[in-house]
Amino acid sequence: MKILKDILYKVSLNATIGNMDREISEIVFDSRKVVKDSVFVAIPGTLVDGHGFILAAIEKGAGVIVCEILPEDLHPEITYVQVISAASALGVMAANYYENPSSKLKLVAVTGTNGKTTTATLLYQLFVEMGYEVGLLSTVENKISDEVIPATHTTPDALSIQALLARMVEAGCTHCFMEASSHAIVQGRTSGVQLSGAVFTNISHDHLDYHGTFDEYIKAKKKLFDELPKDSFALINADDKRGMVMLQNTKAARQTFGLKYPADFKAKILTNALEGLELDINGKQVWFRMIGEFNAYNILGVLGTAVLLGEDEEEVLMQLSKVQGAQGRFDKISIAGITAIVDYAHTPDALENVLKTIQGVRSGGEQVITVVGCGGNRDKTKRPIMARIATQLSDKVILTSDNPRDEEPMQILKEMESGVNPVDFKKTMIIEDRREAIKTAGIIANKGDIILIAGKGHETYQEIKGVKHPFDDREIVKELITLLNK
Ligand SMILES: CC(=O)N[C@H]1[C@@H](OP(=O)(O)OP(=O)(O)OC[C@H]2O[C@@H](n3ccc(=O)[nH]c3=O)[C@H](O)[C@@H]2O)O[C@H](CO)[C@@H](O)[C@@H]1O[C@H](C)C(=O)N[C@@H](C)C(=O)N[C@H](CCC(=O)O)C(=O)O
Ligand SMILES: Nc1ncnc2c1ncn2[C@@H]1O[C@H](COP(=O)(O)OP(=O)(O)OP(=O)(O)O)[C@@H](O)[C@H]1O
Ligand SMILES: N[C@H](CCC[C@H](N)C(=O)O)C(=O)O
Ligand SMILES: [Mg+2]
Repeated sequence: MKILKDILYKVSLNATIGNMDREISEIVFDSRKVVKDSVFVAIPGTLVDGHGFILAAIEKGAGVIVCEILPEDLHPEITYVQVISAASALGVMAANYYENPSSKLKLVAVTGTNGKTTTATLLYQLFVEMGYEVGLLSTVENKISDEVIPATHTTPDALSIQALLARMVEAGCTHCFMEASSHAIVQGRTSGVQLSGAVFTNISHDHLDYHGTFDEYIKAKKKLFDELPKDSFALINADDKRGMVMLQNTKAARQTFGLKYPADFKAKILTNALEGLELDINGKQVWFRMIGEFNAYNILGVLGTAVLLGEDEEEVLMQLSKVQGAQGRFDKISIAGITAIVDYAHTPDALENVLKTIQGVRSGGEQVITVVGCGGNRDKTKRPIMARIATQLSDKVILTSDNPRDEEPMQILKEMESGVNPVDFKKTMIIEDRREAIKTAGIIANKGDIILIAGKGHETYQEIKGVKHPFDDREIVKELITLLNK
């Protein structure tokens, strides 16, 4: 059992009513999960306001209510804690409840539109290679050393973050690398973590449905850097137009990486091939398994982070050249002379980068066939842009479904099609069923051709109207190309 006033340490309080020395069992922010003597934190959400569930929480046995607005009718046996921001309070309370696990290991957060999973996973793999026990919080999976804990979000909720960090500390982890999504930063999911550093990969078009404007999206990312402590580092991509903005108000040590502009961690691309990347870093020539210029940036972010955490650059480069990166990112599957590439590119910038990389490494006469869709219940404005990019940079394009969620799949596809230039209509097909779309790409491909299957990467489901149907691009591509027996 914990004492309420201890878990409120460092929480910005407005008012308290009732016994602050009472024992509490758990902290919850969903009334449906309330247990006896728990603390219910009422959070104003995106869909509903948690304040509307205060009574339900009390009826289920909550002993303490943490809220921004006090209810009119107060129960004499309940303790009420009024805070400025319930979401931020949740993070700080969770950190206190789990005895501040992030102060017991080196925790680095990675933010940016693209490259978070890749960077965090490379860091995890690198530090494992270097002999450490490491934790990872990522879109693909959460890890405590070798143990895999399935991920539901890119960044877990504030309570889960602290619970996972506590388990990492218990398992002897000395480092943890985590993704910080813009949703998570705005929602205060990261508010209780003590960071040793943060990395900014890049920012481009995404999530405007949630943030409203690009400026708000930039502000969300910047908040992570604004809140870094003095003894940490802020490592940013100097070649990204918004990189320096991230550093404007930070107290952390400012560090940069890049390929073009002057930077603390710099590289030159010597070879960019389907086999990997050869980089010149401080006069050392090193091969890496990752492909494409964008991965040169990810590698530099990883190198910079490791060096800033006190690792030796030579050793880092040696170990980094061995690692593979995250699954579902530029996964090559070669079957019967056709190269299929499964990639999680689900933003305009990522799609453009991957297609430009493919164009850059192709040997000549082969066709590039792209299969791509856009998610439902997500930023609609990226749909026509992604379809235009796909058609401009491919020989044939099949527009298809990618987690339509609650939307009509054909409506999403029409919105995508509206971005295609009329001259590109003849190379564009619409096939709503993703399995059929991949199959068709297999049928029209000839030996030597490259098929890019974009948007889902590691995902193992297709979400349609609230149901997640098993679906894995990598499995389907293997099945179908074998079936076609080319
Ligand atoms: C839009 C969004 O991000 N919503 C997230 C947010 O939920 P919310 O606060 O909006 O929830 P809400 O339904 O409005 O409810 C408000 C409050 O009332 C409570 N409630 C609700 C019902 C009830 O009966 N009782 C009750 O107490 C809820 O627990 C909540 O505390 O906080 C929840 C807990 O952390 C998240 O699970 C939820 O993620 C939803 C499911 C989601 O799909 N999020 C995606 C968009 C997301 O976060 N994606 C990013 C990655 C994006 C990227 O960078 O690519 C991620 O980090 O995964
Ligand atoms: N540094 C980068 N710059 C631009 N594009 C990138 C970069 N790294 C990866 N990509 C592209 O973006 C896709 C997604 O990469 P990754 O999963 O690492 O990003 P993410 O930021 O974790 O995405 P999410 O927001 O969904 O968690 C990759 O499959 C690749 O196509
Ligand atoms: N983290 C991203 C993932 C998008 C992946 C794509 N397959 C989709 O479902 O839109 C999001 O939640 O917007
Ligand atoms: Mg990710």
